[in-house]
Amino acid sequence: MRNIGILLINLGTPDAPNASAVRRYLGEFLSDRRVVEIPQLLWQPILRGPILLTRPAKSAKAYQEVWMEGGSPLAVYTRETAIKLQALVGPNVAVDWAMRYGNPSIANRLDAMIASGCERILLAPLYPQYCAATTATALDACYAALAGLRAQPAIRTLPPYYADAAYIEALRSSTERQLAALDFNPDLLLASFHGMPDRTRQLGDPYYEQCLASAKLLQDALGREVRISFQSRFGRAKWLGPATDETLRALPSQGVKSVAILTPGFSADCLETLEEIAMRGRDDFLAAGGNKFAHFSCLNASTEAMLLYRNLVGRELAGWLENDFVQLPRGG
Ligand SMILES: C=CC1=C(C)c2cc3[nH]c(cc4nc(cc5[nH]c(cc1n2)c(C)c5CCC(=O)O)C(CCC(=O)O)=C4C)c(C)c3C=C
Ligand SMILES: [Fe+2]
Ligand SMILES: [Fe+2]
Repeated sequence: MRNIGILLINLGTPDAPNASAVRRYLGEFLSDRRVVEIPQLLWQPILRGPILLTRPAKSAKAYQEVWMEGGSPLAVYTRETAIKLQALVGPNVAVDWAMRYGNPSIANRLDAMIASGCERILLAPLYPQYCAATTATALDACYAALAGLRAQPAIRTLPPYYADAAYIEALRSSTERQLAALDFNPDLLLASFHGMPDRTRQLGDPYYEQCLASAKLLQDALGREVRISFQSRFGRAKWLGPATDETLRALPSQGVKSVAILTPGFSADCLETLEEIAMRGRDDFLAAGGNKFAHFSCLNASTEAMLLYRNLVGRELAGWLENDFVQLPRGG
């Protein structure tokens, strides 16, 4: 029996690229108090009113542009990552995947893992940089699912890996591979991370500093400048800056005529990388006078990514894998 499990967790995505599926998904996502930190009494009327009346149709069109044969890119790549990791860790460890919002749900996959005999589970949110709106809420959902159980499994959680040598090496190798495949050497490498309201940083969220640290380490590993920006602004509050869209529009007038943009905070390509960056970002940059634009794929389930995840889970499972019955020496 396989009594150890690894649950890979990603953000979540609609089940289909249509307005009703997007409305269900956004309703769940944007009702999360870890994501929108406005009192619910004020926020729910805005969400249930203007936002869920207008945004789903617009977003559904964007999802249609990037939808793949196997479904939403985020789900396709997360599933592929789980399948490849299963092959790497071998038959004694069960690997599964779940989404914080939508399907497959965390509660459903944790139930299945426990029912199949897992007594020890590594929860692995696939976010290199810690953010309460992503990492913490994913783990909250796991703990909520476990809260109703009499016999709980032992739990470990994957720490943020923003400065882990294996993560930086995966990014370096993936970036160099994709640079070598271009027919131009970009004037600039721009690392675009998902944005957050600026206020969350003042409240103590370490996300911003961890993004800066990852970009600096990647810059050192590549030996060339990596500039940073933040994308996907939502709502009217001040967000982390500089904004990716404004940066792309400003670069040509600053003499940067060719750019390659990478998205190292996203473990898998998704709407925010494939539509917002690779399509709208390209249009913005070229319309502002840029000549050449490249968007680099996320780590997804690449060879670099699988090396990284094997490394991370190998470390986190230490002591569980080797032997179950270690006798600890008595103190004194
Ligand atoms: C208040 C709003 C949002 C916060 C805060 C936020 C943080 C955050 N999000 C990601 C990763 C992803 N976000 C994605 C989509 C997405 N994000 C928001 C809003 C906030 N995100 C919205 C409304 C959407 C939906 C798309 C749209 O309608 O524009 C995705 C992609 C999902 C997909 O289906 O492909 C990812 C991934 C991070 C890492 C983060 C904080 C650091
Ligand atoms: Fe987001
Ligand atoms: Fe977006």
